[in-house]
Amino acid sequence: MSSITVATWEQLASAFYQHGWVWLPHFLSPALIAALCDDLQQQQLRSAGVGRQQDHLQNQQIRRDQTAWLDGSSSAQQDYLQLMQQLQQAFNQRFFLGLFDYECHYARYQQGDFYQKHLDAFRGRSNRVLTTVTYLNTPESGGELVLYDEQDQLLQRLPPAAGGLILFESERFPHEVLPATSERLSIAGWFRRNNSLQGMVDPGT
Ligand SMILES: O=C(O)CCC(=O)C(=O)O
Ligand SMILES: [Fe+2]
Repeated sequence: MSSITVATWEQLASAFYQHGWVWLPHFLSPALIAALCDDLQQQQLRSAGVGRQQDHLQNQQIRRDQTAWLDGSSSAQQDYLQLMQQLQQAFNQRFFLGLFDYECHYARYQQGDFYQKHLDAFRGRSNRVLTTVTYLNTPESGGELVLYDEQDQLLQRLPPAAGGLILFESERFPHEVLPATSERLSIAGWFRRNNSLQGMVDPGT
């Protein structure tokens, strides 16, 4: 089980406060990375959907990864979810974000797989507040995460690295995954806020 020091939460929170996003290498311990990789191999990954009403063919133009939701049914998943719960508490204490829920899925990008530029949440239409992505392996090349600002200017090009965490405000930063040149493994997740959405459909995956 990874244990995160108070200093790490402080570092994470202050960078996030300044920029709305933060990259933290070595967020996951090598032991947790290994356990999650083993766990991922047990999962039935499926082609990811985008929204709920689009058809599969259309989705394939937008994203090609395969995903499986974490449900806490293994100790690796429980450890991961517990870590994210700590993150939730740390952020709620500092920012009063009212985060109440976290959902996440494993994602596997194989050679040529990508995810076109998108936002994870649309203002007023989703309760996704914070996006997290942690990486479970370090591909030699390809599969970079590219982050843009609100004016669509390039902010950062991040090569995925095992154990790293990227955290960003879901509504603010368009981003894309460039084509993978070899297997790329990650966990993408979203903290949600309970802002009354009666009758509205969450546009998430
Ligand atoms: O894997 C990544 O780096 C980002 C994935 C992503 O943008 C998503 O699943 O919404
Ligand atoms: Fe995304």
